[in-house]
Amino acid sequence: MGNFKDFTKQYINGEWVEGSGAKTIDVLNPYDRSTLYSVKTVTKEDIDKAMVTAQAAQKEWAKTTPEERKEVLRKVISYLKEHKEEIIDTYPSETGGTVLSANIALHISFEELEEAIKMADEVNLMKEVPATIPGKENHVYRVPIGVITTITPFNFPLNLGVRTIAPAIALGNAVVHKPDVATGITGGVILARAFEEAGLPAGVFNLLLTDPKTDGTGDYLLEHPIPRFISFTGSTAVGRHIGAIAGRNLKKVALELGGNNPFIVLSDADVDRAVDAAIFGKFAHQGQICMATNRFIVHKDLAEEFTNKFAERAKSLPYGDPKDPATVVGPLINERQLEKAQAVIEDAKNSGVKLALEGKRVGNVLTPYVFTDVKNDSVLAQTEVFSPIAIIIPVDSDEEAIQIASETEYGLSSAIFTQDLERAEQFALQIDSGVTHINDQTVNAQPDIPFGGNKASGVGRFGNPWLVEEFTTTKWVSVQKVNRQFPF
Ligand SMILES: NC(=O)C1=CN([C@@H]2O[C@H](COP(=O)(O)OP(=O)(O)OC[C@H]3O[C@@H](n4cnc5c(N)ncnc54)[C@H](O)[C@@H]3O)[C@@H](O)[C@H]2O)C=CC1
Ligand SMILES: CCCCCC(=O)O
Repeated sequence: MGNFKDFTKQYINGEWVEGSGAKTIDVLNPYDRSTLYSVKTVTKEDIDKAMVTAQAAQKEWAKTTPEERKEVLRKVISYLKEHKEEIIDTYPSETGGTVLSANIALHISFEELEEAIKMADEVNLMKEVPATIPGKENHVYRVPIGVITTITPFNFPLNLGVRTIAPAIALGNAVVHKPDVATGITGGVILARAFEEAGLPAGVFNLLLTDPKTDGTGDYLLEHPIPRFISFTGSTAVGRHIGAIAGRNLKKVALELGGNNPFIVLSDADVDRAVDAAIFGKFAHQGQICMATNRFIVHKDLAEEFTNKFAERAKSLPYGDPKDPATVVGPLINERQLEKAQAVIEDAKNSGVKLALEGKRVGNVLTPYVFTDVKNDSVLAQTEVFSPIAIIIPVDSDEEAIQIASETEYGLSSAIFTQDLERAEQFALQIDSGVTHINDQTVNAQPDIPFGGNKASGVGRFGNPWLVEEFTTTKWVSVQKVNRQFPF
């Protein structure tokens, strides 16, 4: 883990300081539950200091040129490249993600940073708009929004942090960032060190390693009056809570929440090609991805072949120590998530749902489970499992497959396998989700494509240029150049 462990503290106003909270959180290695490091949580005063310094620093940061902001982000890229081996070594120990996941996370982070560099040109611009009042000139400015609070989850902490923080800073804002404290290094310390080494002015980026649910600060971070925007990635339950607080405080939000993503295999699909994609879309990062496939909806004519081939492949996936490059299925992040997954399995088995592959718990790893002949209105099919549990739902027709794909409270990602691309595109537009991939699986990310969910999967879109609209605001300045005559 290199020297990142020396920085498992709060980063406020350009200084690494111990939290002044009464609680200490031990961060555990998800695979062997060894203690990696401990973090002293924050107090309301620590949060306040982060917010006040961010507000002051943002006023100066907003005056920088696009080139100055680009230069910092280029140096962040250089830092991550220089420390790639250290990051790859740290990643499995802290997140339980495999070496493959670590490389995917870094690759996506580089793409997000390159895209954020382009966004730096899109702020502090003035557009003249013809006036309807004689003698008036309209100047419309796009300006930074101010201080943005960013909150991210444990599953892909590095790139999920970068995808919101880098654009926010590129666009002249300041950030107070709270990653999941279980992944404090990959979710925040690495990026804070990169910004520090890149010479980002103190206070523009602040890091809070804490857990508001237990540190005694409650909703202080969310209710704080300084931030104008809360960017949240995490569960739908917490997203609803944050949305309510933001609404009451008239703050903008971006809410990237849960999913129940369907992977549809139509009657004319190439089953082998579908199984290849299905295995990745289900078991990447042991299913702990918001975009992971949650339901396989398969035409009945192909269901037996698909299920048998899928189960056979799932059974042979290497599982175990995420530091072993051969490992595909590593541990779940913690005991709570393991117990949630085991409860889903037990409930499904007790309800008589058929198992095509029975997995097992080996230490803190859950090996793949495959349930089949599942009904879409069952508790199992309506649950975001966020673990290596596959749910196969045979259907009588392609039309039924498309219909039930949207019969979930969520609407994030989806996939359709078929030989008829034109028909698939029409079907894709019928699915109530933010994303549909044809002849690919449900997990894809690209920084210049709108990414986000409908319904219980959230509000807003990541990606350039959608994030520019989210992380900036407008100012109308009119100049009356000729005396205006008024009606009274
Ligand atoms: N749509 C997307 O892009 C993604 C969505 N997710 C979703 O996140 C969930 C899994 O992650 P979890 O950690 O269980 O989610 P979670 O919602 O419990 O936690 C996410 C983050 O919110 C913080 N948090 C929780 N309560 C808070 C409060 N009252 N005030 C301030 N911060 C608070 C947590 O500390 C953590 O940093 C799944 O539902 C998954 O689908 C995960 C990754 C990406
Ligand atoms: C491979 C892409 C990972 C994104 C993490 C997520 O959205 O859950």
